[in-house]
Amino acid sequence: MTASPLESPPLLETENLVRVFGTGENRVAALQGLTFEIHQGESVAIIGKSGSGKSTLMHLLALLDQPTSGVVAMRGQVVSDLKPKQIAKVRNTTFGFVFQQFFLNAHETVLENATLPLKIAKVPKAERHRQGTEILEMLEMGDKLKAKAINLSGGQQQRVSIARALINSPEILFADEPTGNLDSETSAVVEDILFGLNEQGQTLIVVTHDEDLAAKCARQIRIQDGQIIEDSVVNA
Ligand SMILES: Nc1ncnc2c1ncn2[C@@H]1O[C@H](COP(=O)(O)OP(=O)(O)OP(=O)(O)O)[C@@H](O)[C@H]1O
Repeated sequence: MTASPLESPPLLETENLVRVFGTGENRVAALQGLTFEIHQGESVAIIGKSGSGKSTLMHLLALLDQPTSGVVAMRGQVVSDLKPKQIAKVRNTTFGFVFQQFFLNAHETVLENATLPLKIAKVPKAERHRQGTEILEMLEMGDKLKAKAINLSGGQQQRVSIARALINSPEILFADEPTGNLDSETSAVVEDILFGLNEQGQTLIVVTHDEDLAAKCARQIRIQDGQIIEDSVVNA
């Protein structure tokens, strides 16, 4: 894709993105031609009812799946032009993920859980601990470094999963129903963390069916039956 010489290309862009599952009578056109751009520093809610195509879109944007047709590009680089190894590298260094179900290792410590991506990247232990402690302190989990994940509250577990998502300094933080398992008070704490990060420049893409959470994002992309029915900037 091309950008004007004066502008850097968007962080992420899609052109006529289509994803079809199955064939014959089992055929489902989950995404039916989506075109949009996401720029660095935005907070974007991808919102829609169950089955509208949100997760399918997130998987394509996060390079976890490939479109049936159409294009995903990162900073102007068409993703389908990359080799699988390059895609894996981009994914591991560019994205952080926060999910509704936390996905922590219950019997490992807070520090071990938060620094798992560094372990996978073969960062030495002392450096892992230094970086993990720094990020966990930022998220007010500094007094729980050695606690087992299983002994944490839901809000604390989500903060550990946010630490793990941030540990590689990702360009884009994807949050898929990040407060779906939390009570309203704890949700507010987690939202404050996510939007605080966005205010500091972190690009944030939130996938949700929660209108209140979506309204806290500066931009809402609303999906229905695999199509964008609204793309609006509300809080700018
Ligand atoms: N692997 C798959 N195989 C077949 N159909 C699929 C697959 N993944 C998704 N679909 C279908 O594609 C459509 C969109 O699903 P998707 O999971 O993207 O929706 P969603 O908006 O994320 O829903 P939810 O909020 O319930 O997670 C649905 O009709 C779904 O059944």
